[in-house]
Amino acid sequence: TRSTRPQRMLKAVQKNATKGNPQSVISAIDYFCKNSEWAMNVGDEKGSILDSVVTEVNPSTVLELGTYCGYSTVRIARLLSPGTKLITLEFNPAYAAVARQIIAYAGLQDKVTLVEGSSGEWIPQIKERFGITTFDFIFLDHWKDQYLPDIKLFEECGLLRKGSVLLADNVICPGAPDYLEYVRNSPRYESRYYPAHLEYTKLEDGLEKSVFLG
Ligand SMILES: Cc1ncnc2c1ncn2[C@@H]1O[C@H](/C=C/CNC(=O)c2cc(-c3ccc(F)cc3)cc(O)c2O)[C@@H](O)[C@H]1O
Ligand SMILES: [Mg+2]
Repeated sequence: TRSTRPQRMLKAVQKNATKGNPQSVISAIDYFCKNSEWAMNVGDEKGSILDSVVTEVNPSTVLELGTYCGYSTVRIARLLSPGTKLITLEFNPAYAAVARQIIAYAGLQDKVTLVEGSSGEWIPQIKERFGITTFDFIFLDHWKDQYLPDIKLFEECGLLRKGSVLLADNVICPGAPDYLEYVRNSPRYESRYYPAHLEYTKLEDGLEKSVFLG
């Protein structure tokens, strides 16, 4: 049967990137998406903003919602301090399988815990299963209608502390209007929009950074 787009993306990484070199994996995926097939990775423009926020926060505890093929997982993991691991949640086993291979090709498997399952099911278990009290940094890039229920779940589960940073992709395209309204109007968050473009296109999109105020 015909291969899937994530499988073709993995082949492009294995062909064009250097094993153990995260930057070459990032570049190979961006090249594939610009020249062969568009895919919903955060991309190079928004990815640079992601990099700058991760570097600024220098987090000890990190969560990503929506691994997909692992592009942003690699972008984040390559910037973490030695000994720091990130947890990434992905409920599609086929995507998770590709992501594991892309993360391993980048040599970052020891910095990543990929959990196969849904955020709604796993967020309430994180404290006990991973011994984490709160997250310093959370990247939201899963189904856009899940952003709002999941941020409320973080609050209910006590997973945020004063200063926790949440960064959400696609707040314009495809859009997460209910999430935006919540973080921009809640007195418990300080929010800022980073304008950019939808990955690999000229369409408007951007990232919303929200700091939990406690
Ligand atoms: C509750 C739960 N738990 C665990 N994993 C979960 C989960 N909900 C979804 N996932 C996983 O995360 C990824 C899903 C990502 C959804 N992202 C987008 O839909 C997206 C779309 C575009 C886009 C923009 C313009 C267009 F014309 C077409 C598409 C751009 C993007 O950047 C996107 O992120 C995918 O791997 C899915 O299995
Ligand atoms: Mg996205």
